[in-house]
Amino acid sequence: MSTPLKIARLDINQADFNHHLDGLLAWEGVSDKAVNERVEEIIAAVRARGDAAVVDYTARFDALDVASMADLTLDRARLELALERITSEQRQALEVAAERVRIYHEHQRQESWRYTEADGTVLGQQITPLDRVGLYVPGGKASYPSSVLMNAIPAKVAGVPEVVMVVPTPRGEINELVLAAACLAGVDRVFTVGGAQAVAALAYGTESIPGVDKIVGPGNIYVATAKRAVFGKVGIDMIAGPSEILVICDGQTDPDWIAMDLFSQAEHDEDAQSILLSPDAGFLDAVEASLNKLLSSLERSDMVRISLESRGALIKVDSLEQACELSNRIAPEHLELSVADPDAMLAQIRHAGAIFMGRFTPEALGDYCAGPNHVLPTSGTARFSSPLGVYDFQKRSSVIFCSPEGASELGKTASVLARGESLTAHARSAEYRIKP
Ligand SMILES: NC(=O)c1ccc[n+]([C@@H]2O[C@H](COP(=O)([O-])OP(=O)(O)OC[C@H]3O[C@@H](n4cnc5c(N)ncnc54)[C@H](O)[C@@H]3O)[C@@H](O)[C@H]2O)c1
Ligand SMILES: N[C@H](CO)Cc1c[nH]c[nH+]1
Ligand SMILES: [Zn+2]
Repeated sequence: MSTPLKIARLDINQADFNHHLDGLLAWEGVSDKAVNERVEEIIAAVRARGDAAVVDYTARFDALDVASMADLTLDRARLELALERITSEQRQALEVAAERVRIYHEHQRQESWRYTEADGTVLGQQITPLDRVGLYVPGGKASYPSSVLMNAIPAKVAGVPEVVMVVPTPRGEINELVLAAACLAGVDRVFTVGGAQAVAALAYGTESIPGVDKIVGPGNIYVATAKRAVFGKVGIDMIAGPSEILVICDGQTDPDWIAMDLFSQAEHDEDAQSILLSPDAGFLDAVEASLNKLLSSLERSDMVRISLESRGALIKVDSLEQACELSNRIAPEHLELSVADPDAMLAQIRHAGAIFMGRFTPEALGDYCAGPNHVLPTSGTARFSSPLGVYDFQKRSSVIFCSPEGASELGKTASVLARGESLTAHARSAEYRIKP
C-alpha cells in the first residue's frame, strides 16, 4: 500500500481560500540569469560561426560527434523511411489524427476580401502565408509526434511553402514516430539539432539551416529563453507554461474517469496543474479515493504524485454557476465540463484554451486526434490569447486602391487632418490628388 496522496482539499467558502488558490496558480516562469547568459553566448556563436558552432554544441550537449551538418540533416526520403519503419497500427493512428487535424484547421483559413465604394475606390485585405516556418520539437521523453502534427499541419494549411523542423537526437537516438509524423504533416526537412543553438540557427540562418520567419514549438528552459531572445528578428508562437486541466463536474461522472483525466495532465510535468471543481462533497471524496486507487498503475506515478501534491486541488463550490466563475478566474488551458448539459454552461465560460464538453470528451482525445489544436494558452493567458491555428501562419496586408474621384474626396479630409498634425508633405501629397 503506497502513501496516501496529499492533494489539497479546498472549499470556496473557507477564509483562506484565495491564498490557497494563488499558491496553486503561481508559476515562476522561465527566467534565470545564468541560463540567459549562456543562451546569449550560444546565439552569438551561431551568428558568428554558423554550422560549425551548431555542430560543436551538438557534440557538447547531445553527445553526438559528427563531421558536418550534412550528418545532422534528414531529407523527405528519410522521413518516408520512418513512415515505413513504424507499425501499421501506429501509421494508421497517425494518419487518422493528421487527417482530422487538417480538416479542422481548414475551417480556420482566412481568405482575402475586398469591397468597392460608389466612386470606384476599392478597399480590402490580402492574406498571405509566411514564407518559411521552423518547428522546434523537444528531444527525450517530451518528444511528442502529436505535437509535430499540431504545429506543422496548420502551417501547411495556411499555405506556408517550407516548414523545417529541428529535433535533438541525444547520442544519435532517433524517434521514428516523430519523423513519421513529420512526414505525414508535410515537413520539408529535419535537422537533428536542439537547444538554443537550433533556435539561433533558425532565427539567423547558417550555411545549412535556412533562416525562418517564425519559430513554433515547446522546449526546455534553454529553448524558451532562446525563443524569447530571438523574438523580433523572427516571430514566435508563445512561451508555453506547464500543462493544466480544470474539470467541472456535477458529481454524476464515474470518479475513476475524472481521476484519470486529472492524472492525464499531471503526467506531463512536475509543475502541471490539475484542479477539480464540484458542488458535491461526496463526489470529491470518491475522486480522491480513485486517485489513490489508480496512482500506482501509472508509469510516471512519481511525477504525477509530485504534480498533484504541489499544484493539484479538489475544490468544493456551492453551485455549477460558481464553478464557471472560478474557472474564468483561473482561465485554464484545458477545461472539461463533465456535466449533464454542457451546452447550457458554455455561455458562462469566457476564458479557456479548449473546452471539452460532456462526460465522454476527455481532454486526452483533444491532445491526439479530435481535430482542434493542442497547443493552447497556459498560465491564465487564455484571458487574451487563443489556440495555435492557421491564422498564426498567415499575415494580413491592407489593400487600398483610390479612383480619381475617391482620391479627390479623401484628399480633402486627409489634408485637414495632416495640417492639424503640422505634417505639410502629407497634406500636399493628398492635395495634389484633389480635382480642381
Ligand atoms: N508545453 C508543452 O506543450 C510541452 C510539450 C512538450 C515538451 N515540453 C517541454 O519541453 C521540454 C523538453 O525538454 P528536454 O530537455 O527533454 O528537450 P529540449 O529539446 O527542450 O532540450 C534539449 C536541448 O537542451 C540543450 N541543453 C541541455 N542542457 C544544456 C546546458 N547545460 N546548456 C545549454 N544547453 C543545454 C541542449 O542543446 C539539448 O539539445 C520540457 O521542459 C517539457 O516540459 C512542453
Ligand atoms: N497536453 C499537451 C498540451 O498541453 C499536449 C500533449 C501531447 N501529447 C500528449 N499531450
Ligand atoms: Zn497531454
